[in-house]
Amino acid sequence: MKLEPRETALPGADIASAASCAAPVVRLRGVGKTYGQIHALADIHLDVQAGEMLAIVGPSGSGKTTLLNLIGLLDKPSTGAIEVLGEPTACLSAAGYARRRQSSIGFVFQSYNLIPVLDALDNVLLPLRLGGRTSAAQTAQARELLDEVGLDGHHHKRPDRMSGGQRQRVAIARALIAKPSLVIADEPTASLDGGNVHAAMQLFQRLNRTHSVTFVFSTHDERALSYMTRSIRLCDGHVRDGDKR
Ligand SMILES: Nc1ncnc2c1ncn2[C@@H]1O[C@H](COP(=O)(O)OP(=O)(O)OP(=O)(O)O)[C@@H](O)[C@H]1O
Repeated sequence: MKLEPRETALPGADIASAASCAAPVVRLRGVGKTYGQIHALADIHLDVQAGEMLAIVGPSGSGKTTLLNLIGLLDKPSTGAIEVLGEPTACLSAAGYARRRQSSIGFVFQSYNLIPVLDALDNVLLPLRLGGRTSAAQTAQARELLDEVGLDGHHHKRPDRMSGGQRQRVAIARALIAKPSLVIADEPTASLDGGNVHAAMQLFQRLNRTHSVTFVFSTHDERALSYMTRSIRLCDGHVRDGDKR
């Protein structure tokens, strides 16, 4: 794995190194983001390699969510260049950004963003339904994913009948249904208690290996870091030294 300067490899980096010859899943060069007078991010250089589980850590207000939004093509940078799967994004229209997002990137939001009136299966199928009708094969795939994340027997439960950990698992299955190359998870352990933190991270790690999906997380949670292949630390919108746990 090619480490960028100012970053630190973590246990498990061997998994990512095997895939490091290919173009990065995401490449940022000199990326900055300003909101009016606020410089949320400045001069970010980052390659996310296929197979990585990368943590973005840093204090509140350091720019973690802003960086996730740029990596996930939810927002455009003010300066610098972003490539996704080797393709520059600078010239993409809003529709082009959305298409690239839908085809390549899955999201696990902190509040899970499940639709309350839909059961687990229909929540997982939602990203496919937004693009048209779903096939029997896709429904079977959604069922398999729900089983894989430990929700066999819960396919027809609505979110309000599930625990927080179960809701998160539905959100993880939904993030994977369109077979993305990259999944972005914002503070995935923030609402979980101790046992569930490790269960969730073990699940992410298993999916990272079995589905060959690259994960980028933002986290404040030290317990989650041992599952990562790498972390970068943000401070006032700049990448500082890697994590020195
Ligand atoms: N839409 C916005 N408009 C104006 N300022 C913003 C906006 N989004 C973020 N900021 C500012 O950019 C900086 C970085 O915010 P960001 O949310 O990325 O930090 P963070 O590290 O994710 O924080 P937290 O851990 O509290 O979620 C902060 O100063 C924040 O106030």
